[in-house]
Amino acid sequence: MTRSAIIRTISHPQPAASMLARPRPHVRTFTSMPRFSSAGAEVRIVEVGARDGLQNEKTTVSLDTKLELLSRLSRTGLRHIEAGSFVSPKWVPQMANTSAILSQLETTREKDDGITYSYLVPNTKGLSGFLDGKPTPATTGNEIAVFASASEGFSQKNLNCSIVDSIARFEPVVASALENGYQVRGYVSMVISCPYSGPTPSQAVGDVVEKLLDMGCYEVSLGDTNGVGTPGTVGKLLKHLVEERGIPPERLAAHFHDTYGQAIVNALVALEYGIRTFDSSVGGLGGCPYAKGATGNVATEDLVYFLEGTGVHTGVDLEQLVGIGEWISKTLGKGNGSRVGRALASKKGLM
Ligand SMILES: CC(C)(COP(=O)([O-])OP(=O)([O-])OC[C@H]1O[C@@H](n2cnc3c(N)ncnc32)[C@H](O)[C@@H]1OP(=O)([O-])[O-])[C@@H](O)C(=O)NCCC(=O)NCCSC(=O)C[C@@](C)(O)CC(=O)[O-]
Repeated sequence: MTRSAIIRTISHPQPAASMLARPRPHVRTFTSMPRFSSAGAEVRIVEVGARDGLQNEKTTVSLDTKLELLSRLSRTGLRHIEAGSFVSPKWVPQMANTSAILSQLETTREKDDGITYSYLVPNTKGLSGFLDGKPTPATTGNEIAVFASASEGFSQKNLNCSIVDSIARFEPVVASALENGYQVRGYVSMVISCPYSGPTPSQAVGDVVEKLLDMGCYEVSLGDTNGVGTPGTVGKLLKHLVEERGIPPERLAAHFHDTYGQAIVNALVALEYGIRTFDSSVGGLGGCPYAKGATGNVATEDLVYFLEGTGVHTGVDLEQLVGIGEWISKTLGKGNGSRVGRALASKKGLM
């Protein structure tokens, strides 16, 4: 071979004839995925920073800081904000002041502000705590969320009971909340894989999603709690739920943690499957006390930047979010977990 032929071969390597002829089953195509058109698409963002984001903080976050965070978030255009959890303070001490948060928000929020504040409730005791605060019902106002797991291992760690027992526990909670005029959201955790039980079969996720919807949850949020999902595994799950089981995508939400940096690309897959509700936390705050190593939710700043850049309307003011992400990260003494937040803050000289 001449010298120039060798150089040509190195810079433009030619595939061996045998490789061209051979089918390549390992090369996946996404042609079977429904096509997403961004034209006129709108999404709803559920901001979970004040709950999922703070529940795992090692040092106590003061009531004032939480209220300031919620107040700032309420002025960004976000319409759905998780404010706390009525769970056992022995299990999750960081959420111990949720009653005070509810009562403060009820006193200070503007009437008809169009914001729904949501609270996690694991059992009837938690529901009593929520109802004692006499929260304003209605479609916007206040609501609760019950949270189950698709994996037995995580159910035991997180709720101290089996999946079946947790569902039985939620039934009276959901029925009573609905009777009292409050909507109920559902969560399913570990939808891709669980550190205690291994990979989660899509069937197991579908079974729990259907139980929660049948019970009366208006939507179920799919939690990739430890952020291990990829477009391949998330796509497989959504294909099962939406195409094979026929669960309407409007009844599903995507709750992606960003541990492996896959959350945004997974959100694109969810959009392709018709999902229009996404959970996220400002500054990428968060982690789950019972999912070791899991980092925060996808940052709201990253999600808004991605969605708006894709032509999807969020109604959320990115600039304000960036300021909040910087403020809360500094207040908690940690780095800002949002790439978009860091980039825009340094451009504006906020860092
Ligand atoms: C479910 C329980 C309560 C069972 O906990 P248990 O210990 O099995 O329950 P218990 O009934 O034996 O009660 C134990 C003690 O807790 C009290 N208690 C009992 N219930 C409540 C309540 N609601 N509020 C306040 N206190 C409560 C109860 O009164 C008792 O107090 P004691 O008599 O010993 O003084 C416990 O396991 C618990 O609180 N777990 C919550 C765990 C949690 O909050 N995890 C994080 C949220 S889930 C998550 O982050 C995932 C998600 C949603 O973001 C989606 C995703 O990413 O996948």
